Amino acid sequence: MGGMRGKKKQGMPEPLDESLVTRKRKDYEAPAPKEQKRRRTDAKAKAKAKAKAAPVSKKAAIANGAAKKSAAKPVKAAKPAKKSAPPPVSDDEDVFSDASDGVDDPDVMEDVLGDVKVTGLDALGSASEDDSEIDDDDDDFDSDVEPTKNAMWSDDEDEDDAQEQLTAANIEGLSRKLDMQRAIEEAEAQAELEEGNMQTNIAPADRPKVLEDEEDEEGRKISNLVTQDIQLLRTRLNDTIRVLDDFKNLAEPGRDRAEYRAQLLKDICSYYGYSEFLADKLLSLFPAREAFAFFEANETPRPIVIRTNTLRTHRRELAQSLINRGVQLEPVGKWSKVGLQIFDAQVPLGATPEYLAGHYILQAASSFLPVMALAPQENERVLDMAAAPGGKTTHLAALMKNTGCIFANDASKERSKGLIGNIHRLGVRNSIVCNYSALEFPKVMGGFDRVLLDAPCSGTGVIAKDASVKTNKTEADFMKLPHLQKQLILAAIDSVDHHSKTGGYIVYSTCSVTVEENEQVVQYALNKRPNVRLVETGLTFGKEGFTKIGGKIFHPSMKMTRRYYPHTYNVDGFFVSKFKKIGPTPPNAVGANRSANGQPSASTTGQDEYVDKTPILTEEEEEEDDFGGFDEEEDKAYIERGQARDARRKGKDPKADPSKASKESKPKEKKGGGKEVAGKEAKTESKKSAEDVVVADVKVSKKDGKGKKAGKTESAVAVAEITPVKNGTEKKKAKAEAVASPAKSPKTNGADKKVRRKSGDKKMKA
Ligand SMILES: C[S@@+](CC[C@H](N)C(=O)[O-])C[C@H]1O[C@@H](n2cnc3c(N)ncnc32)[C@H](O)[C@@H]1O
Repeated sequence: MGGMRGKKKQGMPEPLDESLVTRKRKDYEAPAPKEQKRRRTDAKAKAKAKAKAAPVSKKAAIANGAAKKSAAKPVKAAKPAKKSAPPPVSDDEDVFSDASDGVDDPDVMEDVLGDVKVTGLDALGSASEDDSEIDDDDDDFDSDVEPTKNAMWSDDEDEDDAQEQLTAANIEGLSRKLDMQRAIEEAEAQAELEEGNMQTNIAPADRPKVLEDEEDEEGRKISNLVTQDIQLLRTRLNDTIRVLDDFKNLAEPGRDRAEYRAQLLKDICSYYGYSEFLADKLLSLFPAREAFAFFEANETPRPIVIRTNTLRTHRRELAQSLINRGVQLEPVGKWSKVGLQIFDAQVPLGATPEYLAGHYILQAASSFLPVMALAPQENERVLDMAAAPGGKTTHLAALMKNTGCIFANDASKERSKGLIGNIHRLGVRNSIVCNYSALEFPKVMGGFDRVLLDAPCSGTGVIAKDASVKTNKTEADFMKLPHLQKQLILAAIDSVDHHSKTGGYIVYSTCSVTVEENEQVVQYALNKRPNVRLVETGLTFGKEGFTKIGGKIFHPSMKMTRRYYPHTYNVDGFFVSKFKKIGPTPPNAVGANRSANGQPSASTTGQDEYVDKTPILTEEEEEEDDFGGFDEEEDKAYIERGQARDARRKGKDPKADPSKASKESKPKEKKGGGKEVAGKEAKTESKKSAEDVVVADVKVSKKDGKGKKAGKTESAVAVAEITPVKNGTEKKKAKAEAVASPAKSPKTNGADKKVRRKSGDKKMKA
């Protein structure tokens, strides 16, 4: 792959700085037309000459993003002493031979190579770390600090060991990198100093003239000159931003802000190639200068990052193996214990023995974040609603140490193949892949401890990967997508068990930065589901979600959501929010795709409702489970019969326990007064047995089933929970009858839900 890209460290909360917006576009430089411009260009040129004198290419400088702040900081050069040791030849293959499931997915390979076309739907994501991975100490997280070797490996690794493990090859690479960075930083700092000096003394005559006097067809007095001279365009962009920054002093008399903004919008569209619609939407998110930085950052690729698969290896070992193959890398930042940022590689990262053996996955750094926020615990039941190609599913599995059970769902059969491939390659054993529209949850299954909804989105956070987003997203997309996202988020909430002892959380994330797909969706969920509230994501960096923007006001707790931008953290644009479910979903709440009375809900008729009309539950209703509820009474009888049979199998007399014996022989009174179970008792013992075991299993796994042993029988258990139900038509019928007669059956809601849950297993794939 070669080519050092994205050398700037990821995830660091770096303040917006001038260098980001004055940075020159890489492939051109022409004299600016004005006196002042010439002076500025001169200053830059000088700096550039300096930088050239150092062993640095301009391209590298741009890729690096050159944090000027760190220029003043001492850069710790690599130890020259270790330089000469030849890199060990790759004889590691043996190490991996036992682990290789060898499933290699072409989609994933594409992603790996970093130049992949990633659609808005595909933020190859994943990877998270457990709670402990989240570094509580904000101060520690400083991307401006040049990483020293001491800081290279985080807490889970022995730092001394790690230093020793660093091969000379990597040290050389890092050393070169540090030299280059220092040169770039010095040059840019100097340029900036000169430019700053120049700008402090602006005479009225220096007010940039960026607007025309004639009106365009829309009555705006902006320049319609579609210049072919890209440098001219850039100069005007810079000037317009300067004016907007200091409007009082720099605006031409009689001009208003809106005119300058319109000019800026037009120039952004011409310069970066966006549709006016999208550019306007994105421009509205930031002050002008920051918007410029955002658009600029979308022109350079983000660093290549891999996530160590801790189910197969440790990060230090993986790093060593890759270093031995000539890969230059570094930990992605203190915020992650599993990420490695790749600076240079002589081998295709999607085809190394380590890759094939599932020791890592190529994954954008920001894709770690939703999983870290969800923080799944061992032995939990987790739903990944939109899982393909599985970056986040496999990360979830790693955090759960292959225990518990993950239902990895995706609506796309085609993309699910990649998901299955990754699950195999990375050695995930606690996951079941399903192929539903997530809107069908929780009908398919509910009662999860945690749900991740990494929603399909417009991909405005990953424009650097997929430039087609600049022009192919229309107004209709920004109506359809949020509509789908709103339905999905309700389904996610309704699929969670608010009684979960360890969880009860939902994470909603997108790789988009628009308000429509993020805060508005979250607000919709808050409005429609009074039984959830936003909680802290636990992520140590990220900008707060908007509580107010463009005339829209959101709940103050929206501050707890997190936004990530390419220009602030050098990661893909992302949004992460975390909810805690605190009570059952009201029985008559508008569902994800239906209203309480079964009619299409307002949301499916295209009419968004922001007002929550759902009543608060009474205490009695609170006792009802929201979904996936269990009929305690009925299940108790099944369990007891199962236990009695079990006792008989072991040669014990169940009647020795009179309570069990009597209950077993007694037909169960159905809540609605019927005797469905009694009728069923006429069926064969074997059939009953299968059903009973299933019900008992479900019961146990929901209430007590968190203690299953790591990585042993989780998948099998999960399948057993759902598969035999296919045969339980009688039972379903009985329950359906109970549902159909609500008057007779005060707890029909739970029964209904249970039936719905059980009926939805047909698409499950182990
Ligand atoms: C952003 S991608 C998910 C990336 C994935 N979480 C990962 O980390 O690898 C969104 C996914 O949503 C899926 N999708 C779209 N509509 C869906 C729906 N109604 N139900 C379930 N999945 C859906 C798409 O097929 C796509 O794979």
